[in-house]
Amino acid sequence: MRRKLAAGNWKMNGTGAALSELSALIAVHPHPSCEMLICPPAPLIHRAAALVQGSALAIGGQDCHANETGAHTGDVSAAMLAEAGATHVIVGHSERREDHGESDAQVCAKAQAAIAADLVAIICVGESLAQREGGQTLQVIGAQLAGSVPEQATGANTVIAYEPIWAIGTGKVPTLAEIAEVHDFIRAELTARFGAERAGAVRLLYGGSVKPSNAAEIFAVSNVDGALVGGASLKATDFSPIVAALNAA
Ligand SMILES: O=C[C@H](O)COP(=O)(O)O
Repeated sequence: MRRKLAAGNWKMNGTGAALSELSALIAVHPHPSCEMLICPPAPLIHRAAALVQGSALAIGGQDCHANETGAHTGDVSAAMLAEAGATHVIVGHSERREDHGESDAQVCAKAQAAIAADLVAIICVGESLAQREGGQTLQVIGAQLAGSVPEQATGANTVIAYEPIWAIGTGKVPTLAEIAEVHDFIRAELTARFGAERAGAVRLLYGGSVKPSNAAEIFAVSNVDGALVGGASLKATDFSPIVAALNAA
């Protein structure tokens, strides 16, 4: 049985004052039936992890370098995130793939580094609007999965997040049938590669304009094990009903 995961990605938002949102979240959901995760900007991870210690809320990073150490100005290693208190890290988010030209191979190397540092790698995949309109969605997702998911992936160390790029921060959401089609496809691809038991343990998150108003219907979709939420994770008052919907799913 896969444990559901409500994950929030603050992206480049939030200063120390925003940490009060974590306290509010813990207060509303002291013992959720799903896992709760917030990925704040890197400078806040240590403080955030100290604040949530002993609670049901976990803290993650938004990216890591593939190497353990070295001359990589501005980058952060997976081990550094873990030492700061992170338990998860997002890799291959479309904003990283686009802003930093990250390839599937680089995303795969980052996921391997995360797993080696005992972090759960949340590997993002997703098609652009042009790719969807061109009927290439499953082909694109299949190639991203093949290139970005490392051989050692298991349900314990890897989560896959499906985020259609055109749905991120736009208020546009695929139909439930479209979400189901991609999530079922991802499950099938993982099953073909890793076998049913191993693939069946990997959680699949949907991301892209998840809000309190649409969370429940998305969580009822086949093979949706939770969400990776951007904008609506910044405020506890928005993220909390999403957690509640997942708890109830
Ligand atoms: O990582 C989160 C996603 O990019 C979704 O962002 P959004 O919920 O603001 O659309």
